Amino acid sequence: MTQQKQYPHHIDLKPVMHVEGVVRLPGSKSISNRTLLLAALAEGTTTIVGLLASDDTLVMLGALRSLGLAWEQVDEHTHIVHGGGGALPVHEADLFMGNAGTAIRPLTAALAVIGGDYTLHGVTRMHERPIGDLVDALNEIGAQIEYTGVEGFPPLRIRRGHIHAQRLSVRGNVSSQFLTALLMSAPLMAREQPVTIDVVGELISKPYIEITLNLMRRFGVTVEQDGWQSFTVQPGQRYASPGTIHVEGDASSASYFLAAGAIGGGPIRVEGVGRDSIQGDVRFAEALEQMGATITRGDNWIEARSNGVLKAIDADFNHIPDAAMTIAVAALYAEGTTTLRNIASWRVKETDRLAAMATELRKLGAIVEEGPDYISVTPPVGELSAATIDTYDDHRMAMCFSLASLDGKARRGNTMRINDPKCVAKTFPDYFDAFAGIAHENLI
Ligand SMILES: O=C(O)C1=C[C@@H](OP(=O)(O)O)[C@@H](O)[C@H](O)C1
Ligand SMILES: C=C(OP(=O)(O)O)C(=O)O
Repeated sequence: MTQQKQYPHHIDLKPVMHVEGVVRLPGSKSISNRTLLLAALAEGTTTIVGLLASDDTLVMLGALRSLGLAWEQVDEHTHIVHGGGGALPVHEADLFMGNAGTAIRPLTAALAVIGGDYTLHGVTRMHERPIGDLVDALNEIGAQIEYTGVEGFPPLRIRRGHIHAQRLSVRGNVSSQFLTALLMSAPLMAREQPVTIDVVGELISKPYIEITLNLMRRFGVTVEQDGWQSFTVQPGQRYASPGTIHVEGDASSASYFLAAGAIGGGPIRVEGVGRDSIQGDVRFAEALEQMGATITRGDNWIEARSNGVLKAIDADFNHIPDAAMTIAVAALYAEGTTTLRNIASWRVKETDRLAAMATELRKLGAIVEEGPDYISVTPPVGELSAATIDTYDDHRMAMCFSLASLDGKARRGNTMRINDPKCVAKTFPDYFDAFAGIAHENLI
């Protein structure tokens, strides 16, 4: 493959005949941004090792600094956060949140509960991503949050309210990040009485709630859980620094390399996540196994290799919505029609991912059916068409479509162009270097 860094507008990928190698993963976005906020809310100083360096963590770090919460980077891998013990030194701030859901949603709850005069805004797409369920839940318990643009969406203005929370409810079917945000702020509300959060309706993306609860526990707060329906925080619990937190490698980022191993030979080993990961997206490897790949797991690594032609699958991907995009592209190399179900949340992420995925897969010659909450992909007979893939300012569109340059067991990829590859900066700024590191041209 060639990587044309001098062309910021596109990258051309030649057919990749074989993939093999080891990839050290960047830090998990979900763990990084949660850890930063919890460390900032905690008492004491937290050392964070392996924080993700990307647009999404930069906006969180920038917001913490604007709020007067001190942190410093001491070397390439280590950050130190000086916790504010639940207080915010700066009472008025204008915060740019980029397109980071893991920054704007938890911060909205924390700022509304602690109180002050804050505005939160982001890129254009952030202003199209819903936040109404979270704002409703907070305003119902006395927060003062207003929309300064379109109702239900950022930008937001937060003023000091009078929080009286004992029981609050939030809808769970648009984004699990709303529940995550309320959970992380619940200890700040539960000063004298317990606080219970009820989930109204279905809760999507459940494994992300497990990440939230796991990290809260490490910062000294336990949450009583009644299934996925209600969550209670007993009073008097305060966040306290655990000392040091090691951030796992990003399991969603792992999906591209594991799929590459499953399609293009392998073995590919990703390092930084393993069988004990707290990230739900490690279950992506199970989907590859169902498609016929061979997966091996260690404490801190996962390895994938191909084992003949992949088989199509028909499965529910609600638990791994991000990594599921990688399956939609891997489906180009599977025999039969692959169907991904229960992924309506794709419509409200970095772009409308159901529409974007369908449009771009069709450019490669696939037959695609797109429904309100599902997509099915039938690969073309013979080679994939040469195509220019648009990425819609969505890092995952750029990363998962790089796989369409692979030579699978059944067919050869064609030279393809990926427009605006730099959008990977949201979670994986060096993605195309890492991909170049495992991609080998004709080895035969
Ligand atoms: O809490 C998190 O860290 C995330 C939750 C998921 O969002 P939804 O709950 O909106 O599906 C996921 O897509 C996102 O990338 C990260
Ligand atoms: C949906 C995603 O991001 P966010 O954390 O902004 O919701 C994603 O990374 O795929």
